[in-house]
Amino acid sequence: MEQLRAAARLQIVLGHLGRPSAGAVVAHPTSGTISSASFHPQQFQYTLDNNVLTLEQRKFYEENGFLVIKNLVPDADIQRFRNEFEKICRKEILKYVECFTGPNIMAMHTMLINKPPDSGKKTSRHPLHQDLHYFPFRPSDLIVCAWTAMEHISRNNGCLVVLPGTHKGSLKPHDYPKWEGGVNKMFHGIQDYEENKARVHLVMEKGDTVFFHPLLIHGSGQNKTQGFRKAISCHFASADCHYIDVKGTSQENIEKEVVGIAHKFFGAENSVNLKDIWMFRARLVKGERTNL
Ligand SMILES: O=C(O)CCC(=O)C(=O)O
Ligand SMILES: [Fe+2]
Repeated sequence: MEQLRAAARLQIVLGHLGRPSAGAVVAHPTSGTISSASFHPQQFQYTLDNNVLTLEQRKFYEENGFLVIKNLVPDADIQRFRNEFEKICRKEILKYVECFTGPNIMAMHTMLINKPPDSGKKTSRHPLHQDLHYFPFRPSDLIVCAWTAMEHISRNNGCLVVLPGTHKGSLKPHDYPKWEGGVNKMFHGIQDYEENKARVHLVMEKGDTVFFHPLLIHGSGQNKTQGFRKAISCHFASADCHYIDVKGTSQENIEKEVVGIAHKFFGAENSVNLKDIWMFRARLVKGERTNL
């Protein structure tokens, strides 16, 4: 954790160094008026040649380090985003989340799931799994997933499939499924579940939301349509949960994989563990950040 923060700090510090100072400039941010002398293309250092910016805009950015583009996002989009944002602020969904987590609520993991049309190799399936496999925090009963359909979702475009009652069991070992067509990175599945246990396919309409326990065994089927099937999911946990060390447990394999990715993409040091990564990602959405 400290290393991640230190690396971020270092980047910020380095970002301020090593570039020549532009000196004092009297500039108007939106008109592009600059007070400096002429530029030659070979002097461009901070902008790239790709025909999007006008010469004036490039010059302005080169000189001042910022550039305002008027009306870049259309009014209608801004209005939509504002409405959504205000809905989030009204915490409409959280009143349900609180029924499972209690009043101190952390958003641990948020996704817009864009399930692609199947390539014909059945790789758009999500193997049966328990989400707790990915989480180094407990108790599991204070964690819940909210999964919202963004369109009509049925067996045709790969709806969720759940094994009712399995939340009463324990966390099972997970690994990559042995699928012939290939597997998706980090999509681990349960290796030995009862094949003949009843499955329920959750057919949902746009806006329907299912809340489910992190031990509930679930997955999703092939997307047999040409469209990208969309859903929003967020895993919430009580801020009163605590982190656990997954070393020596069945979760060790996912820790290794996640830490490996953090190392590759962010250069995080080997001493970073699954807990550090979750602590960094977690966001308080209601109440107090007591633990997580
Ligand atoms: O939306 C899906 O296909 C299932 C997603 C899921 O179970 C997960 O991301 O853990
Ligand atoms: Fe899941």
